[in-house]
Amino acid sequence: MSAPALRARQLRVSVQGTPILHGIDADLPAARWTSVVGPNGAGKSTLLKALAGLLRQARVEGSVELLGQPLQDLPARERARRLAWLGQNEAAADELPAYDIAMLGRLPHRAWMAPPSDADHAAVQAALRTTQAWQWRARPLAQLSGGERQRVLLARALAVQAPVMLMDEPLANLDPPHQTDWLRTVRGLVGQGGTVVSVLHEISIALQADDLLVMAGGRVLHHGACGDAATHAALEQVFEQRIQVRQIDGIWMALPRV
Ligand SMILES: Nc1ncnc2c1ncn2[C@@H]1O[C@H](COP(=O)(O)OP(=O)(O)OP(=O)(O)O)[C@@H](O)[C@H]1O
Repeated sequence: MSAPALRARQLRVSVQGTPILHGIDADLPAARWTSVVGPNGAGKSTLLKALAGLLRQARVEGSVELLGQPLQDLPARERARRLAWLGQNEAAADELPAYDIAMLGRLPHRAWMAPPSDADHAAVQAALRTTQAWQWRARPLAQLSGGERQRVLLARALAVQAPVMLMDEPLANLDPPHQTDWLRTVRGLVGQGGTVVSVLHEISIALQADDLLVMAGGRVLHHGACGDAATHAALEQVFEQRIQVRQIDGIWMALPRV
């Protein structure tokens, strides 16, 4: 297995005295897609934010390494080049046109006050086309539907062209064809050597990843390949045997146990 893109050691997070993550050790391998799954409140979003260094109001102990370097040693700009972020229900400047929103993803690459370069415009166009948001590039974010907005925010993250991409519930509001497109995009990124970590509630999509990190109660319950029987057992356990993992047409799926 390749060296980890992200390494967490004894990661503990508490907010206002309440412990949320209880000493997480995890190596998230490079050039692979890892899905983080678990019940509501398991600590998935908190883990993702801690890995991205985005927890400002929380007490964070332990260490995170990004591409072999301690996260806290990396200057903010360098961190932003290495790690792209798509948050859950993310606030954005709603009055800006979609194109300008996607261009925000290029900020880590641009000199202070410099206009966007040809490379910046090319990256933004490619990202908006990938998420099929190019046609609304002139429309303010506020005028877009939930799914259209999500595709613009995904384009902003893609435009960073970072080697590591963290996404919290990236499929929110996306219809099934665009969920499939997202899956293809992720596979493409990983095929080119990128690393993707996604928090997903759509377990059948999460099972298409390379690896699954199963969380419960602020701890990692299981971390293994998506095709492993032990991973499927951990999934069924963490969701109280209310789902069952089955293979249909060669694809692992989570079905409700009714
Ligand atoms: N700022 C905060 N203050 C207090 N408690 C918090 C805060 N943020 C998160 N928590 C608590 O930490 C726990 C983990 O939250 P987190 O958002 O990481 O869970 P999650 O697994 O992503 O959940 P979901 O699937 O519902 O999105 C939850 O019980 C939540 O209520």
